[in-house]
Amino acid sequence: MSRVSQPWPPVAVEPAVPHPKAPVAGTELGVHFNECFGCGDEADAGLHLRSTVGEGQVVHSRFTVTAAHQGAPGLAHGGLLACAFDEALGSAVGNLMRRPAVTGKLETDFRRPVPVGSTLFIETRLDGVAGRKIYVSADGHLDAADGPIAVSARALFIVVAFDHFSTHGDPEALEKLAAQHEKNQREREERGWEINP
Ligand SMILES: CCCCCCCC/C=C\CCCCCCCC(=O)SCCNC(=O)CCNC(=O)[C@H](O)C(C)(C)COP(=O)(O)OP(=O)(O)OC[C@H]1O[C@@H](n2cnc3c(N)ncnc32)[C@H](O)[C@@H]1OP(=O)(O)O
Repeated sequence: MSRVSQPWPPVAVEPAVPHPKAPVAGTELGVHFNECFGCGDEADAGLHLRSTVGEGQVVHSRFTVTAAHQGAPGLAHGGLLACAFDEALGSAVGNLMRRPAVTGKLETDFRRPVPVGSTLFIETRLDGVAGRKIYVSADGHLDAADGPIAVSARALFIVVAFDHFSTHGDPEALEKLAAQHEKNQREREERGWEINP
């Protein structure tokens, strides 16, 4: 069976231009919501994914596979790997574009097994924008930033109004998320002062 996928992005796009206030290269992105399964500190069995802004329109994320993430014995569950990519791709969209967006479509190619104890180094890039549609893709390298690619993903995020989250989600949790976002911003600014007094 051929592994050749459809052209990407699948429609004509404009370049994805990061927001003028997007965090600069080298910035460690904080947890966006403590209870998030992808990155939250309070999600015990979660992925605890951590991300740093790279050069260009790139975000680097890391995630270590634990026994809580198994499908087959000793191997990461494929759906869980897809979750890690949803988080990494969403983090790149949210932090670089600074627009509220949700995953509309997520496609994954599983190329190598990912054992418990290994770390995936996920490199996400912004591929383009067409109206409310933001196209992103990522490669997950096994155990090193230049390790073999174990999983690749492509996704379409759709920009939504903020009331998407208050209408369909939990308004109280949304307040926590906003507070966390402000805390992250403050901490970054404080770190910025230390570097550039
Ligand atoms: C100041 C800001 C600061 C921000 C700072 C942020 C810091 C940190 C940030 C962030 C970290 C976040 C990390 C989290 C990562 C995880 C993310 C998730 O898991 S999200 C949960 C899973 N996804 C859902 O629950 C969506 C459920 N679906 C929906 O709600 C709707 O279907 C929605 C909103 C996606 C679209 O509905 P409609 O009614 O608004 O719009 P329609 O017209 O249907 O679609 C718009 C365009 O998109 C295309 N489209 C939509 N879905 C498509 C699909 N599946 N495939 C292809 N095209 C699709 C349509 O064909 C249309 O295209 P045409 O404009 O006509 O060209």
